[in-house]
Amino acid sequence: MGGELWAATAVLAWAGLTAWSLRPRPAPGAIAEAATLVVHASQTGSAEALAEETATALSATGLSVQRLGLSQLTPELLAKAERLFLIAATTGEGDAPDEATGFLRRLMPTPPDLSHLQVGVLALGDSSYGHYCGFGRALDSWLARAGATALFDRVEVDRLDPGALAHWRHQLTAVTGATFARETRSRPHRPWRLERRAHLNPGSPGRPVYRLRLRPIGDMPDWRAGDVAEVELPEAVAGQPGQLRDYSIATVPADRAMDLIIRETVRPDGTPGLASTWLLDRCRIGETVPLRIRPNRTFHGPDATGPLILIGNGTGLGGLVAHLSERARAAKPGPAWLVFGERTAAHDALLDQRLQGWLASGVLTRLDRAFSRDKGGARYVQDILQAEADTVRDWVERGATIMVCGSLKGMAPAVHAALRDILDEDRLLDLREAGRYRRDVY
Ligand SMILES: Cc1cc2nc3c(=O)[nH]c(=O)nc-3n(C[C@H](O)[C@H](O)[C@H](O)COP(=O)(O)O)c2cc1C
Repeated sequence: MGGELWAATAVLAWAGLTAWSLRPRPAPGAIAEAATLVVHASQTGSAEALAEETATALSATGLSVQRLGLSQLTPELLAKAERLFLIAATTGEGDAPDEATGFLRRLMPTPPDLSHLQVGVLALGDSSYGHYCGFGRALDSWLARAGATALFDRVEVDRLDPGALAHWRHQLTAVTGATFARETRSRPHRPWRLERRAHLNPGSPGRPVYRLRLRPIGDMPDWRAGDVAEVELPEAVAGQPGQLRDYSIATVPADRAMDLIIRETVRPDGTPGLASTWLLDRCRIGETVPLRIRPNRTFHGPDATGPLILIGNGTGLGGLVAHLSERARAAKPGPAWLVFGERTAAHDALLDQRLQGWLASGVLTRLDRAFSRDKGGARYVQDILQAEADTVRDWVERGATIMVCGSLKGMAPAVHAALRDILDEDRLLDLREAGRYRRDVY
């Protein structure tokens, strides 16, 4: 963040602080219900975790705080609230997270009068994308158009930069007096031992994919299918402390191990990716990997008895098989259909043994794979969906949830377009809003 912006922010923070301290502070308990709203729009859980931290810290000051997802925000709640802290991630290419769909449809087009409301916005993003913090910025201008008063300048956070997050906490402290417990500043990483590393696609025309098996030192922590492992790179590898990399977790705690499916990456300048080089090459078996688990609610599965369509490609298979593993433990798992895409049947049928086992036991009802480099022409997951359009509609009619995991470029937009064709735009929006169309794409 540039010095100029810091300076501007400091002035605004001061203005905000002054405005705040001039307002009569009601005694705790006398505050109107949910005078303070802490609202998140999260795709992979970071914004939600920060909202939880924020709500906890504000509640501890005696404020009456309600934490909710953006789509649960109603004009009535906004009318009654005195202040709003909004924490919003950006996904896709400058898009709103899926959990914001209801808000986008109902409130975004016509801002209500919010001239009574004081607001603070935290925008999470990644500056390597074209539309940096696009959705947080859009919300910020929506609030301004609605007449809301900014308590401080919007705080933008690039790849969860600890300095920018400290700035957000500092602003909150300045305007509310909230304090942040040390442990909430950064949930600690725990050491996990690298137990095994298996090359999953020898001979593939694509870059190597590995399955890493990790075990915690100490107790097995709890997590759910869909959650994310944040690996902290050693300073010696990353050149600076606190560099994190996210990976979908491919197992559930009942598997007694954490598997991550990781592909060797190459940076745009042709040099190997830091994290994948470390995890796939340098880190020796038996060494420890600092890791913490981030709950990723938007990619948790539906009730295990409901039908499930899993769609993905490449390492996205990791995020999908965790759901099958979770269902394998359910008393009566509902039908599950996996549609998976890779390059060649001979070398890229990743985790085939496991998938065949689940087919045999009935955890997986149906498996369709599309290979793009096999003889007979390129075939992709969207082609399977189109060819099976009636089946897709039938599963959705019977209540199926659709979960997509894998490439943001290519696969996710093509799958989205195919589903829109098959189900129509409105139906797909309804599913997205109802949590029956969930995506974890990267
Ligand atoms: C698939 C994907 C697309 C993203 N697109 C953007 C983007 O267009 N602009 C941006 O600033 N950040 C983008 N990001 C970065 C996220 O906003 C950032 O990682 C944020 O911390 C995620 O918060 P969440 O875990 O609450 O979803 C993207 C991240 C992912 C995984």
